[in-house]
Amino acid sequence: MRLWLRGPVLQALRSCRACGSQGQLPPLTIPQKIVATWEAISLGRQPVPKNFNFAHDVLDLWSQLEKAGHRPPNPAFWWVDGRGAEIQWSFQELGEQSRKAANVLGGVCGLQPGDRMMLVLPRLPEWWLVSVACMRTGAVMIPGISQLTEKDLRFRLQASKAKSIITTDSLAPRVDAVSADCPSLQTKLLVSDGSRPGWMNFRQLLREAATEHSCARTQSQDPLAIYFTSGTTGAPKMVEHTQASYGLGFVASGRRWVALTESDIFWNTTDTGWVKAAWTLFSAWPNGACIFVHELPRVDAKVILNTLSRFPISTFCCVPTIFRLLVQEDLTRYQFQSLKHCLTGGEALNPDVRGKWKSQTGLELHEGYGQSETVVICANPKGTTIRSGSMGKASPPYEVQIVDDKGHALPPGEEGNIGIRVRPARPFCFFRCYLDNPEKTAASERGDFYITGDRARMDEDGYFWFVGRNDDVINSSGYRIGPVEVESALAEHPAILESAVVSSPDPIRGEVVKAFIVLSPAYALHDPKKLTQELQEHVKRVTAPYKYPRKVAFVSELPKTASGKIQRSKLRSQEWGR
Ligand SMILES: Nc1ncnc2c1ncn2[C@@H]1O[C@H](COP(=O)(O)OP(=O)(O)OP(=O)(O)O)[C@@H](O)[C@H]1O
Repeated sequence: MRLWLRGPVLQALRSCRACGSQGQLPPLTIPQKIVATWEAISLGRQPVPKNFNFAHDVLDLWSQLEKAGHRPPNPAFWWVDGRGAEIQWSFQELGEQSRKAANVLGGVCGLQPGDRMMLVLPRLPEWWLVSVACMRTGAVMIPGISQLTEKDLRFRLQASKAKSIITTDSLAPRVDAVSADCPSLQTKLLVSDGSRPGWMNFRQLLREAATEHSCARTQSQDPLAIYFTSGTTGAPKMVEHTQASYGLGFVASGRRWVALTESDIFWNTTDTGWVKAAWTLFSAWPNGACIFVHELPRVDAKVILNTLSRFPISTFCCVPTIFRLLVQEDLTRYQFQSLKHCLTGGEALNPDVRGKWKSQTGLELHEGYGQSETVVICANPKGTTIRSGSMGKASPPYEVQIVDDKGHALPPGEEGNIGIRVRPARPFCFFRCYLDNPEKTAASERGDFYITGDRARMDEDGYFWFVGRNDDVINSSGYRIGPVEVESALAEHPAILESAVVSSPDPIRGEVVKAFIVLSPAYALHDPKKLTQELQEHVKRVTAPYKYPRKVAFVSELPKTASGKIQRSKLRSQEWGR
């Protein structure tokens, strides 16, 4: 076998020659040795190499390992549309296809290293191809969600100065409507079986593209991706990640929290425009695991459960909102033969949902916490003790503390800001900055800590307990109330399908707790007045009485982001008439 190895991986293999001969433990396989090296870098135990390119240093290496028979025969990528169409790529096929895609980006699109490309696609295989193609050309990818409006697109294209965009028929008219206002935008690629004036057909170009491509020799600090925050508190900010921050930053959590190896098949239902799609890519592929994707145009509990039964998915992740839907189903009717590890994150997991999932499937739900600016901040890795309601412990190499508004660490048990130590050394697996916004970048730090904008408590044993986003915490008659505690208390009542708790104006108390509630079908016809009282009494019983919702509204649905997170800010604005 001829492996093209360089830098730390080569060194690791040399130094590991002795590992096998030391006795007690079975010798590591070649892939295990390589992944162990990336993991050590990811944990901050080894320096980040000067040059790093995920496509070249990770994917092409797996291609060679696969070719040499060092990987089970499961695919690297497996896509289904739920109507019978399927695509499977090995690492070698992914390599070939993505090199062709890179020739399209570098050829007709003229993208050079550092140029930016907006990538707004539903869950189509092209999203993964073009992501890798961006890495190969050194272009910076800017993923976005398909629900972007003309205004959103104009803002994002102007702010990022993207030179190219790739999207589908449904978004193309909106791009056309704003193109004239976006002078940096030079080329438009359409993923479609049809054509559209002013657009190049990506599928056709891909078919005709050459398979030879020389990968850009990027440095670890070069930009890899830009994510726009959702902009709940002002205009969206551009979060820039580097080749290494994402490319190497998820190896350890991918191994420990997501618990992936080269024989696993990992399905995360996330939207491609959300950071969690990148988290999945950068957790799975370094660990040699397969990324499974269902096109899933709509969230449908039965489709998800059938997919989990039909395909040999070993590892499953979705947001708590979706788990809330899944546990409403009779899970005993399904047999998840290959499923062995389940994860969630993105918003708080109510203990009740975790309990229901576990009792019906026998599988634990491992919650993690992080944001666009970071990799995994806190997690419940596989094999560790879970404390229900806690999002786990700090995920290395981050040092996570609860800090006050000046950045001073607070003792266990006290509520404060979730902070990540960035001084004296800023972890490499961290966003580089808010692009073109040095004030915001500076304002995100207090003392030696980066302030996440979220509030929590840490217990004596280092477990973190989420209270709420800074803006979501309710201040009623001097009591600070985290929405999650109230929502979790409500979730224990059988009437509740889901709820969102926000502050609402009150002439005496200033603000009070208001719960917006979606009822389970069995309670839809109950008398609302009686049910309100029953739910209020229930909350008083299961949590501190001052937290009970003084106002209750029954609604048919809650406002959510494309990724399925509850938008409490929308309900709060509605309450306060802002
Ligand atoms: N396990 C969790 N428990 C509670 N909240 C979580 C969890 N995981 C993530 N979050 C919330 O999601 C936020 C990160 O969200 P992300 O950066 O993905 O995009 P966003 O929701 O659009 O954020 P923004 O509004 O800042 O743009 C965290 O700051 C936190 O508020």
